[in-house]
Amino acid sequence: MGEAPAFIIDDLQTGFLNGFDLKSQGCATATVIGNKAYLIGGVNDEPTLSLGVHIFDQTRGELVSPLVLGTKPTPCKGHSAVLLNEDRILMIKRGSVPDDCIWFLEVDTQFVREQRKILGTEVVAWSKGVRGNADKPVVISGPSGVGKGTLISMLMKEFPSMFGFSVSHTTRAPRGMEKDGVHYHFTERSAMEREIEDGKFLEFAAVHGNLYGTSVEAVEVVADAGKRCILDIDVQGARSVKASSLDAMFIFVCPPSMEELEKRLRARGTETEEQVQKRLRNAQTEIEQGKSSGIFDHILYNDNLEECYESLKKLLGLDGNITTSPKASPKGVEFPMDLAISKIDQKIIIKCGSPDLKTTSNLIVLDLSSLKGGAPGRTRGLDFYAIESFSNGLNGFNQLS
Ligand SMILES: Nc1nc2c(ncn2[C@@H]2O[C@H](COP(=O)(O)OP(=O)(O)O)[C@@H](O)[C@H]2O)c(=O)[nH]1
Ligand SMILES: Nc1ncnc2c1ncn2[C@@H]1O[C@H](COP(=O)(O)OP(=O)(O)O)[C@@H](O)[C@H]1O
Repeated sequence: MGEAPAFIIDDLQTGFLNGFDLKSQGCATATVIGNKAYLIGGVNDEPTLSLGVHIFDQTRGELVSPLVLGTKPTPCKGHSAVLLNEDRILMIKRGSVPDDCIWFLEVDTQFVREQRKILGTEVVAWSKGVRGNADKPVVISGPSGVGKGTLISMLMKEFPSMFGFSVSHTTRAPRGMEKDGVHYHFTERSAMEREIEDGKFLEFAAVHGNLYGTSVEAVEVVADAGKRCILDIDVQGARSVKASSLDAMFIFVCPPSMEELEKRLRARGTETEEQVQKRLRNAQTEIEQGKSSGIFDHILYNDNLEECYESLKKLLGLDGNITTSPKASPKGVEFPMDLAISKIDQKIIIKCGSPDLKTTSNLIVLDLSSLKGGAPGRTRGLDFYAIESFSNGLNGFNQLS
């Protein structure tokens, strides 16, 4: 809380254009929603400006610093802000690099409202905008020793360019062959708890006495690479993902019998007797929950490994003609410092170059009609089109490559 900087009061007094491409002074923008003005940027540490967020509550005459969740955009030389659906602000970075040009500041989306309730304070959340869509992630659960890791390794080996593994965080110690950052991010409990509080995790759970969790970033980097993400998580984690905004496919792997599960766990030889006992005790409950909770779309029985693997491939649509190259991961657009912006329905028209709209220059159309996802992850489904020259009118759309 604090006193509003002079320019904010000036802007509030002159009135805003209902949130659309609001006045910017220096490199700050202010977007009004109801009785609140959301101020982005304005902290001048030349040559770039950090993108801090403040809220000016007009009714109370107070300036509030909200809790800002999500990965924050890096500082930039300037930006434009456009209000969308009264719940998020589109930010276009000026002078940006192609994959870092569009961001969304969510101010009243479902995620933000939930977090506001949980945290009991004013909350906003950043979400980076990216082009294109990712295939549905695949969540694989099942008791310890059932063969999840084996099945996932087979899939990644046969289709290396198609699938990517979500590398979880865990507080358990690494096993002999496990590498940090590849099998897990091995971490201290206090560090992981801090990151959970900072909203960096999609889900987390205590399993067999240790903390495990999927960071938002672990899933997003796989999708950014144009690959389908595979998550190996327990039933509690699967339940949390099911309740989240992540649209995923859920598969539960069952052992043929408890005796066989015990045999596999012991044959693996990675746990102490005490740990094996704990995993076996938990297995019964996990199997019951896996079969009856309504979380899972498919149940696989891992009796014969090859047969189970074939069934898994079938579920993933990998039993026909398959193209194994990853989807191109489309880049954004590089915006210059000079921009003029207007909005028509779900399209943002961005004029790059001279601010004088009568001259010939490049127009870019940012189509927002197919947005998906959002905080705490990326906002996907952005589409850009270029119009070569303003003199061509709006008929000459060329899709950017
Ligand atoms: N909720 C959740 N569970 C996880 C995560 N990563 C791994 N697990 C689960 O934690 C349990 C123990 O995993 P691990 O220690 O590797 O032992 P393993 O299952 O015997 O190979 C398994 O049920 C995993 O599916 C995660 O990020 N979140
Ligand atoms: N269908 C199967 N038949 C026999 N052994 C199996 C089968 N599937 C996996 N295994 C073995 O069982 C052990 C546990 O498998 P793993 O993939 O580590 O399980 P999880 O990741 O579910 O804990 C490993 O030694 C693995 O080689």
